[in-house]
Formats: sequence, structure tokens, C-alpha cells
Amino acid sequence: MLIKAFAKINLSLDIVGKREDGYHLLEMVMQNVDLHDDIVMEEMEEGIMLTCNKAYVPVDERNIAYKAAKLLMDTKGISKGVRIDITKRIPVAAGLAGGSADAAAVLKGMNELFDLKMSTEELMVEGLKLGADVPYCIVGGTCLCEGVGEVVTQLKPFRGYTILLVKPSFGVSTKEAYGLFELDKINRHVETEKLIKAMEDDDLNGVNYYSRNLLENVVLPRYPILKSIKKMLSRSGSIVTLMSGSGPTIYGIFRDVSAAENAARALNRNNNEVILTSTI
Ligand SMILES: C[C@](O)(CO)[C@H](O)COP(=O)(O)OP(=O)(O)OC[C@H]1O[C@@H](n2ccc(N)nc2=O)[C@H](O)[C@@H]1O
Ligand SMILES: Nc1ncnc2c1ncn2[C@@H]1O[C@H](COP(=O)(O)OP(=O)(O)OP(=O)(O)O)[C@@H](O)[C@H]1O
Repeated sequence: MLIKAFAKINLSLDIVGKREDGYHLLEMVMQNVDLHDDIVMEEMEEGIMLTCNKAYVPVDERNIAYKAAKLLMDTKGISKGVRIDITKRIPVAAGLAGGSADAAAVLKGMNELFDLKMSTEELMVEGLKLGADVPYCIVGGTCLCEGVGEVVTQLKPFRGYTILLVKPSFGVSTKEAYGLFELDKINRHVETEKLIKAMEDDDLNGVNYYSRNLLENVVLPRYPILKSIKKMLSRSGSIVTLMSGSGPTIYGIFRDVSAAENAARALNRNNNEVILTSTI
């Protein structure tokens, strides 16, 4: 069985509170792009066997896809085993929810492979045990995500926009980014309703005006190169230019595909991973 695990970008990320356990309460608009990992799953006699085409991704119980398979085996009492082969294309530790997308794909795959008859809601409850982005990755598409990310509301699709992803050679730890954030220093939050309206109206200038990621406040000052990438993208014709999630990936939304292709050529240096894709 082949399942595609799609990357996401954040059109917004607002932090509106903090829980006792340190997790942040969010309001974010998330969007899948066509860039995806391929997950091939197959039943085995016993155990979990995982492979990945990227040597730096762990293939044991540290892999979130492995954890996803183990979680359902334990909670659903599955006596068989599963083989999972991951072809990774989504950059790692990038703010694109690569690991979360793999985990969501494995939960869905296990549901089918072992005929578990779990509903989307049940899969989301199990997914949240693995990571805050996993429930969104189960639903996918264009969504408003609240709570710690797990309260997911589908929005009108925002399909077919040309996206250029630029991921510099370093990664950013999500935990570290949230750790640097100080909520009491924020005096302007995201106008999420207005952003959603602009998206619904296909008003890219409005999307540009209202799209914001509050984690940029702590991640950009730490990595000034990200500011240069944002500038280069805007100068190259990107209409919306924002950091995704906890970074470091910066993306641009283009009206004009050839402008995006030119920007891709200009930014293809310093070991940046530059990927041309589109919203789905
Ligand atoms: C940055 C985003 O990707 C935006 O979509 C997500 O908020 C992060 O989602 P994720 O990587 O699935 O997050 P998890 O694996 O659950 O958590 C990683 C770390 O991020 C921090 N974290 C995560 C989600 C959240 N709402 N508040 C947090 O403070 C916590 O310190 C946690 O230890
Ligand atoms: N299946 C997986 N794919 C990628 N990374 C994984 C996977 N399983 C575990 N990891 C580890 O998780 C860490 C974060 O990777 P991931 O790609 O999920 O981050 P991210 O894109 O920033 O995700 P998010 O946007 O959810 O924070 C990496 O250090 C990586 O080694």
C-alpha cells in the first residue's frame, strides 16, 4: 500500500495562551502543498521494520512513523507486524511537519491494512499522542487549527497557488523556538478571520497583509539569513512571504510561475534546499 504524506505551510501562526504543561495555545491557518514523502506499508508476520532513503533520519523507535505503528499495535492489540518504507522528500526539522505527516500516513495505513475501522476523529485522538501537528496532517488541505493544534476546522480550499520553499542548510528545533517565545511581549495578534476571508476571496494582496507567524519574532533575529531570504523572495515577485511553523523554511506564494522559477535559480546557493510546489 502506498500513502502520500504531504508537507504543510503555515499561512498564519498566532500564539494566544500557554498551558500549565508549557504547550502553547495557537490559532493557525495551515495548508498542504504537493511536496510529499512516499510511505509504503506491508503486513509482516511480526514486529515493525522501517527503512528510510535518508541516512540521517532514525529508523528505530525514535522515528515518529515507527511510534505511530507501535501505538496502534499496542492499543488495538494487533498480533501481526508491519514493514514501512519511507521515501523522504520533505526537508527535515524544517517547519513543514515532515515527521507529523509521516505519522499521520502510518496511522491511516494501519487503519486500512488491519481493518481497524477507526474514524477520522479516533485517528486524530491517537495522532495527538504523537505530536500536536498530527491531527491536522490526518485531515489535511486548508484548515484552521486551534488548541495546541488539535482542534481542526476545514476551510474553503486554497488550491493551485505556486509555492517556492526555501530551506537553509540548518534545522530549527520546534521546542527551542517555542521556548524563546514570550507571550507578554506581544501586543498585536493575527487577524485570523480577515486572513481567512482574503483566502476565500482569492485576494493574495489581502493574504499578504493578514498572514503572520509570531514565531518569526524569535526565529528571525537568531538566524538573520532568513531575513535575507525573505527579502530576495519579495524582490523576485513573491506576493506572500512567510516562515512556515517554527522554521527555518521560508516560502513565497507567486502568481507567476516563471517568476517563481527565476527566484528558485537565484536562491539555489549556500546549500539551500529550494523546492517549487503548489497548494493542494
Ligand atoms: C510549529 C508547528 O509545526 C506549527 O504547525 C507546531 O506547533 C509544532 O507541532 P509539532 O512539531 O507536532 O509539536 P510537538 O512534537 O507536539 O511538540 C514539540 C515541542 O513544541 C512545543 N509546542 C508544540 C506545540 C504547541 N502547541 N506548543 C508548544 O509549545 C513544545 O515545547 C513541544 O515540546
Ligand atoms: N519520519 C520522520 N521524518 C523526519 N524526521 C523525523 C522522523 N521521525 C523522527 N524524526 C526526527 O524528528 C526531528 C524533527 O523532524 P520533522 O521533519 O518532523 O520536523 P519539522 O518539519 O520541523 O516538523 P514540525 O513542523 O511538525 O515541527 C528530526 O530531528 C528527525 O531526526
